[in-house]
Amino acid sequence: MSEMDNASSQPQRRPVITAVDKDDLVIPVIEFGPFLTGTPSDRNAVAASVTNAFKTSGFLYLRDHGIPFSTVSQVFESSARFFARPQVQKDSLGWTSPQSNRGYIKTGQEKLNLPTDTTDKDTAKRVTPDLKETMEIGRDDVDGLPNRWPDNLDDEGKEFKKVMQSFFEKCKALHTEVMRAIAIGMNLPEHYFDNYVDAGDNNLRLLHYPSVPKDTFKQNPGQVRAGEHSDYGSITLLFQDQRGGLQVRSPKGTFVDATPIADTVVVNAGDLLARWSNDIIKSTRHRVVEPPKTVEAGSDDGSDSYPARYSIAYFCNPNMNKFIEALPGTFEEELNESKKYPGITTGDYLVQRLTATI
Ligand SMILES: O=C(O)CCC(=O)C(=O)O
Ligand SMILES: [Fe+2]
Repeated sequence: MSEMDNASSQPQRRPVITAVDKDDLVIPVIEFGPFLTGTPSDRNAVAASVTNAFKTSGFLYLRDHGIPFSTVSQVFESSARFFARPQVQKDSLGWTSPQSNRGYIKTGQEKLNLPTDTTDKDTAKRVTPDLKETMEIGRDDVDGLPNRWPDNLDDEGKEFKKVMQSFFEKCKALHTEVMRAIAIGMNLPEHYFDNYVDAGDNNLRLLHYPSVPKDTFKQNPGQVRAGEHSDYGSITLLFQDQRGGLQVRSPKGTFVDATPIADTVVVNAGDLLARWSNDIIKSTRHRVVEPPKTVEAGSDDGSDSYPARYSIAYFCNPNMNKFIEALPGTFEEELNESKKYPGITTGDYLVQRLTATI
């Protein structure tokens, strides 16, 4: 990590630490506390740094983000216990449709960078499936779209539901705050996005990348843990363990390690936010590959397998029924063609995107 003083070029920004600085990809670590509890001038400074990161790399790490470390640890533990359940139990809670997007997805069911040709989809899933299983949790009060809770299985299932419901709300609140920072940074009223995101139409995805023989990657150079993709919604809050393997695409086209930093959350912009900002904000492609060859990551310890990796992605979206079109200030008012995309509702956009990967 290196110190980078942005103050000389942008007087309103604070000094920031960089998590990643390689091949023209710069990802800062930003202290979010001063935005949550600081003075108006603190808030403006943080908002400027956050928005600058979204406009350049599309990625940032937030520290002091208001979700306690103990809460995040509890969610990781609950997630690991869930994935350790017998396969039949997990299968009984299976994901059913893009409209619902709730439930368990087993290894091989989703491949994030599928070819668009449908005949190739199944072959690609069979040959190099994403080596992961996930549990998708949505807003808990939508008629006809129930979450697939394991609460009828046992007490641990009941506990899982409580832990995840509470975490869902904390992440929802952080989404609102980050959108306020973006509003300020884009010269919009601070609360501009509040009623675009208040429904909490978000998706909490628990991810488990099982332990895998190192040979799997040697034998098949195309093998990854999660294929290259961009996220779909407004922003993603990504909590990762210390295993490593997350990589972000640089402007040079290389993939650069986004090394885990304890007690931070990686935040990246999704495609719908990029579209909403008329491409001023970047939605950057990323993937998960075999862990980097460092002793700290526990991957070069002489064993034949890489350890399991767990992560938690909270995909934030505007409310499903909101119509998303270029934000004020991102296009020339008199020139309709300077809007790059037609408007679309969040719901239509997401169902389109999910249908393409499953
Ligand atoms: O597991 C990770 O670190 C990243 C997962 C991810 O990018 C996704 O599910 O969209
Ligand atoms: Fe992603």
